Amino acid sequence: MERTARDAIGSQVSIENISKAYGTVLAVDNVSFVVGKGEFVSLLGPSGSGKSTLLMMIAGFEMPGSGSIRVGERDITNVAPNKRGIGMVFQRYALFPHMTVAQNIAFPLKMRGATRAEIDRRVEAALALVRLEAYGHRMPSQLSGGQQQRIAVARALVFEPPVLLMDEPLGALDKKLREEMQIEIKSLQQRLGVTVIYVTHDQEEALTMSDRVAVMSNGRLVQIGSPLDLYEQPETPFVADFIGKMNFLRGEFIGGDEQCAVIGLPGDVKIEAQGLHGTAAQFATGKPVDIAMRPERLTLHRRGLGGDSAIPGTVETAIFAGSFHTVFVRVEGAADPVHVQLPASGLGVGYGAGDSVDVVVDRGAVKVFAAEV
Ligand SMILES: Nc1ncnc2c1ncn2[C@@H]1O[C@H](COP(=O)(O)OP(=O)(O)OP(=O)(O)O)[C@@H](O)[C@H]1O
Repeated sequence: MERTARDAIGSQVSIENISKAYGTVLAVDNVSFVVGKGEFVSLLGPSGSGKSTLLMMIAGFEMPGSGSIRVGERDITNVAPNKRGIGMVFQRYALFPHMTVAQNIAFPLKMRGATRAEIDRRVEAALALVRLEAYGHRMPSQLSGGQQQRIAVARALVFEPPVLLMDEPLGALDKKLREEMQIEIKSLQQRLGVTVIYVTHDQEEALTMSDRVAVMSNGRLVQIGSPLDLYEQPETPFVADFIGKMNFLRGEFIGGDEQCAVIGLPGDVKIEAQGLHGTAAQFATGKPVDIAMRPERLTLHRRGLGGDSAIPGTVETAIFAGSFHTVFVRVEGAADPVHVQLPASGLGVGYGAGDSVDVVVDRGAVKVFAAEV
C-alpha cells in the first residue's frame, strides 16, 4: 500500500454553507471550508461547538438543514452513508466483538461484494499497514486499547477510501499511548495520501497532527489555518485563548495605528502594540480593548529597568517546569496574574515571591482586540 504523491488516494472535500438545527439549537451555523486532496484537517472546539454534528453530516448519518457537501466533484449531500466511499473511525464505534480481527477488517469488503481472494489480500495488507500482521485470528477482547484502535483504522482504510473521518479516535487511550498513536496515524495518512477530517477537543492533538485546524465555537467556524497561523495570528480572543496559553489584560486605546498603537493600562501604564483586531470605530481614543500576550514573548526585569513598554508588578510565585520557568506576576487591575515563561537557563533564575519587577512587552508580540463590553 506504499504510494507516491501521484497515486495518492485522497480527494478534496468541499463543505458549502452547511447548517443544522436540533429544535431551537443551531448545532452547525453556516460553515464553509475546503479540505485539500490528501490534507489533514482537524475540527477543534469546546464541547458542544458542533464538531461531531458536522462530521456526522459529512459521513451521511445526519442530514444538513441547508448547504451541500462534495467529495471531489461529486455532490454527496443526499447520498446514503455506505455509498459515499468514506472511511470512519469513531471512539464509540467499537469493533464487532463476535468477529475475529481479520473478519472485522474484511467486513467493509464483504459489504461491497469483494471476492474471497481479494478480501484475503487486502486484509493482509491492512494488517501490515497498522503493524499487526500476526493478530488476524484474535478476538477484539484479546487486544489492548491501542491495538483495537489500530484495527479500527485498518478496517476504515481497507477499501482505500479517498476520505477518512475520525471522531476523537484516541479519546479512550491513556496519554502516552495517545501520543504514540497520533504519530502513527499521521505517518500512515501521509504515506497513503488519504484526506483526513479529524474531530478533537484537545488542542495539542490538533496542533500535532494537522496541516490545518478549523476552530469551532457555538456551531460556527471561527478560524481555519495552519497550527502556526492560529498560534501567531489568532483573529479573535477566543482563538487566542483556545490555542496555547495567553495572557489577557483589559486596557483602553490611547492613539496610534496598526504599526504602533499606544494602549493605556491601569496604574497609568502605557505600552506599545501592533496588530489591531477590530474596526476603526472600535479603536478611537478611550475605547476599551483587550490585549493578548503569549507568556514566552514576555521578559522580566527588576523594577525600573524595564524601559518604556513595561508593566510593573509583583512576583507571586515562580515555578520550575523542566526546560523553562513560569513566573506569575500580579499587575494592577488584573484578576489573574500574568504568566511569564523564561528559559530555565536564563533570566528566570533568581526571581521569587514578593520581588518588584517590570514585565517587558515586545511590541510585535501584542495583539489588541476591541473589547466586548
Ligand atoms: N441528536 C441531537 N439532538 C439534539 N441536540 C443535539 C443532538 N446532537 C447534538 N446536539 C446539540 O448540538 C450542539 C452541538 O453538538 P455536537 O455534539 O456536534 O458538539 P461537539 O463539538 O462535537 O461536542 P463534544 O466535543 O462534546 O462531542 C450541542 O448543543 C448539542 O447539545
